[in-house]
Amino acid sequence: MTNMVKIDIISGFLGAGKTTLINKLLQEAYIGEKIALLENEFGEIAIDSDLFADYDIKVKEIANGCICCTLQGDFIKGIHELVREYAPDRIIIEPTGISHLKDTIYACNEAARDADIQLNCIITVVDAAMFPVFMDVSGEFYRQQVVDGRTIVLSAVQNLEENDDLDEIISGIRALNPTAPIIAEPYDEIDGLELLQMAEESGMLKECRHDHEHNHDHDHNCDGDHDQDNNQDHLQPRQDNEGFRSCSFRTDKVWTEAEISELFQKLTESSSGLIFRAKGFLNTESGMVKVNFVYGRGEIIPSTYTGPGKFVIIGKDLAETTLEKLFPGNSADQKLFNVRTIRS
Ligand SMILES: Nc1nc2c(ncn2[C@@H]2O[C@H](COP(=O)(O)OP(=O)(O)OP(=O)(O)O)[C@@H](O)[C@H]2O)c(=O)[nH]1
Repeated sequence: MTNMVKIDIISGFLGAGKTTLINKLLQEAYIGEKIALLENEFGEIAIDSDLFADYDIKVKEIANGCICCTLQGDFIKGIHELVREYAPDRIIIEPTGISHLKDTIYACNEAARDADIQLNCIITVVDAAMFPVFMDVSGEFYRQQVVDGRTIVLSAVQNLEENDDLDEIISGIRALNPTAPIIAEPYDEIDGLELLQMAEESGMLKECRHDHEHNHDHDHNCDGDHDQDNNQDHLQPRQDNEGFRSCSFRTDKVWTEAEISELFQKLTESSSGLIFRAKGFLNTESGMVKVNFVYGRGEIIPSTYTGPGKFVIIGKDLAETTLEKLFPGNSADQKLFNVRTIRS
């Protein structure tokens, strides 16, 4: 009998810390396993898959949309291809931050009809400090990701300010999801293997809470027990990304640190739109850097990435013309400069 391929879903809102957690699990928990990673990104330029170039794993990306609407077919096909061509022990799935977790679960169960795979962990990563803010400003799928997670992992706990109350944050999460274990240790202080084992234990629970009210017009179980109407409903493209848009840029400009800080400042200004997430690789005098921006918080990290500069901005009411001006293209090769907005 063939061994079942385990599927670990690492979900969470934009910038929650999914990629950071996957890195930790690769280094501390998935040792010795043959791992495949399925990356689903909302913007039309993929960024995250380049972050895993140093690992001996198979990375497949599904960009320019999300699993929960137009890409279910691509996603299911992607899982089947990984199983058939790579035969991994485990597939890690990182859905876009603006997707409905239950739809990713549904798509996995659909994929399981024709492949020896089994859902193993369903983790939702929640940035501890941002929880109260994002509950207010982000949208329904933020709440639903917390509701549907089988394990909640709090990220950036060490970044909490003195006046942030961790107990209050945990109670807020508990109110949405009364049963999932909540792991609230700073990433540095918890062993990845221990974290995985906890997530696997709660992932194994058959009980599934998909009977709550939500803004889909259907209910379903985790076990793939869907009637025909529900299938129809899910497999139709849905226009429900709640007004989120993305702009993607390629630029070969050489940036100074001061210019990147200025970029962060511009991304924070309301004249640019409501920007939740921006990320990319930019060239600087001292080499490529990975640039992370999460709702006003910016970070620059040296990177071994060697491709062209690229940058994705995700938010609502994006002022495209203003944003376009922040990414001057190289006049020697205008083709590298590219701006698009996708339809959600
Ligand atoms: N210090 C610290 N920083 C974190 C932690 N988790 C995430 N971050 C930072 O938050 C930013 C976003 O982290 P990612 O892991 O890229 O988040 P993501 O959920 O994959 O983001 P998307 O690309 O939007 O899917 C980065 O600047 C990280 O360094 C954490 O536990 N501790």
